Amino acid sequence: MASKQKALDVLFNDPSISAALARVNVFVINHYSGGRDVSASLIPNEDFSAQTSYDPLMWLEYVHPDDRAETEQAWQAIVQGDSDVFEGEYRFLVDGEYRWIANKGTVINRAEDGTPELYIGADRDITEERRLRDLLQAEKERLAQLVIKDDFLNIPNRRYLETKQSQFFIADGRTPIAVLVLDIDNFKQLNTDLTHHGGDEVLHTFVRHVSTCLQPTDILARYGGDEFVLVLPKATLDYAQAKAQSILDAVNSIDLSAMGENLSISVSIGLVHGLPEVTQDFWTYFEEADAQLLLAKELGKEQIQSKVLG
Ligand SMILES: Nc1nc2c(ncn2[C@@H]2O[C@H](COP(=O)(O)OP(=O)(O)OP(=O)(O)O)[C@@H](O)[C@H]2O)c(=O)[nH]1
Repeated sequence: MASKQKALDVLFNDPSISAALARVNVFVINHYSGGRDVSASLIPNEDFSAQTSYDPLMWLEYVHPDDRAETEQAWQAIVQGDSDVFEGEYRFLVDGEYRWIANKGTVINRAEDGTPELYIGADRDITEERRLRDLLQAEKERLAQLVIKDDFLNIPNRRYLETKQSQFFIADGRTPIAVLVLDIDNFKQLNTDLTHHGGDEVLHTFVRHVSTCLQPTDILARYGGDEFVLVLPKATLDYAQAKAQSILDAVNSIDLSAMGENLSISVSIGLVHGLPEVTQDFWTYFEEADAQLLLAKELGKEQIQSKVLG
């Protein structure tokens, strides 16, 4: 104990040792009776350093109010002897501005009543690191959105259907769903009449008109080319059939006369409705709806073919 105290006296009385430790972000809290000190560290600002006595909870006043409760809880565990190791990330007021600090430390020695006498820790300014981490996270989220979106038509794409089906396909045998596959009729011919660029414009117009028939919970995705999938989570059969009819009508009402003479557009729709079982997945429904679409095409296009899955 005496030699420990002596070592601490050297540490606190020799500013070069304390400063050297501070250079590698290490600080020491000496709480032995008679020596209530905190060695130099990155944390203390001028105001903090001017404190003449050491209060083990005082530094928490410098922690950002939003981070304080969590930080205080972790620090109280140290003070009360529930834990010897402290670890936290929080914003700390340093010379008038909040900086993000990562702080980790451990109690080296406790008094008989359990209060910490000697604590050694390391703190590090991670403001820039956090900024870069947040930027990276935002960029990751942006890329994740891009991957599941058709950036030409600005609606979800096939990958969305593949990766997000757990969000809309509930296979518990009692939650209804309708899956519709929509395909523009004779689009190849429209492309020929209007050029590929004109065909692109028609695709945009098609999506705009279909979208006027949708509720926020309806999911319209581009499967590829001129084929689209419409998922109606929790829809009744009546709702799904009425929706399909309204889309058929909305597409029929598209006026292409400004683009050329005798041009018209229609859509064929395959519709499947049911209560998915655990043995089924979204693609079970998609394939059935696609088969219904094929039937609609074979029967003359511009129509809806439906099937209820048992
Ligand atoms: N303009 C344009 N055309 C596309 C795009 N993607 C696919 N296509 C074309 O869309 C056409 C799709 O034709 P199909 O669906 O196979 O045939 P269809 O003429 O629509 O005939 P049915 O489906 O039987 O009514 C093809 O000619 C593709 O080249 C796109 O992004 N823009």
